Amino acid sequence: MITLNNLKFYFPKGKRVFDDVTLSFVAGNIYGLFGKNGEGKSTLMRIMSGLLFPKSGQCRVFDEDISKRTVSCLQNVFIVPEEFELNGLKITTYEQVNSVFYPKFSKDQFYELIAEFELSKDQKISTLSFGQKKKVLIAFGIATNTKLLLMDEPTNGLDIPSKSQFRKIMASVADEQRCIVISTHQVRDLHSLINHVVILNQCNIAFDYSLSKVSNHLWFGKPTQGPQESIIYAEPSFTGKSVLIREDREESEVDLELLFNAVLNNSDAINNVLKNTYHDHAV
Ligand SMILES: Nc1ncnc2c1ncn2[C@@H]1O[C@H](COP(=O)(O)OP(=O)(O)OP(=O)(O)O)[C@@H](O)[C@H]1O
Repeated sequence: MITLNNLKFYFPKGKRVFDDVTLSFVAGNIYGLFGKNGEGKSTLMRIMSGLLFPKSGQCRVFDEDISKRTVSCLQNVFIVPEEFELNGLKITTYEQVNSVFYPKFSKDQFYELIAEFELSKDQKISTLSFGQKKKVLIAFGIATNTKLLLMDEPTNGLDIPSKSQFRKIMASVADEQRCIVISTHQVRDLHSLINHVVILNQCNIAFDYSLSKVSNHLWFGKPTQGPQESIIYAEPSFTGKSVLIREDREESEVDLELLFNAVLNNSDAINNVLKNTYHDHAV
């Protein structure tokens, strides 16, 4: 488990990024981390991977304070950053040089993923496109088999077929021992992959619920019947797409984009519905 306790963070001379954030991430889940530009998604991931230190509060990763940067803690964390520089090494050399830091690294898994991404292990990384370099990092990150895998905008730069390939691969590597946190603006890229949503807004956590809880208690679509008061948020467009309290309606697919807009528009309304639910429908 990863716990952030009363975390405060700001950059020198910068505005506050986190104001007393308390949050936990549990192994066995794939989290979608959402927020508008500049809300702190990358900063949070960098704190969780020990690259930035909180001004106060703590981030504990599997019971160790990550800011102490102990070997035992760091070898269990890998971050695929949004921006990166990879050297001019061949893919094989990159793997040999970097895999030694991760005791559970699987060479076979790495090269299977490299082949699946249609890359050749003898290619020099400097000759690859941005999207191909990203694939090398994604493959490496998965193959580290760290207990915590953080991915900051991993689908940025991937072409359309590679995005669905990414979803398929991530779904196949998720397991009970591993906690995966993925940030993106392209919420559709995480469709049917994540099972928990965290939304950052105004230096704090605006939303933190499992998708099963969301679909048990909220309904997404165009309402045709039922009392208007069950509408929590309606898209201000001709589509009529809305978020409603589910009540007796059939379960609907969670529309992540609509959920995100609804939370930014009125997080209290949504949180009040979810917070006050004790009994979940059978799933
Ligand atoms: N090195 C830095 N020095 C000062 N301020 C910074 C630095 N890096 C980020 N910031 C500021 O911290 C805040 C959070 O930035 P961060 O990159 O974490 O946001 P983000 O949610 O990942 O944004 P985006 O969606 O645009 O990638 C922003 O206001 C940003 O301007």
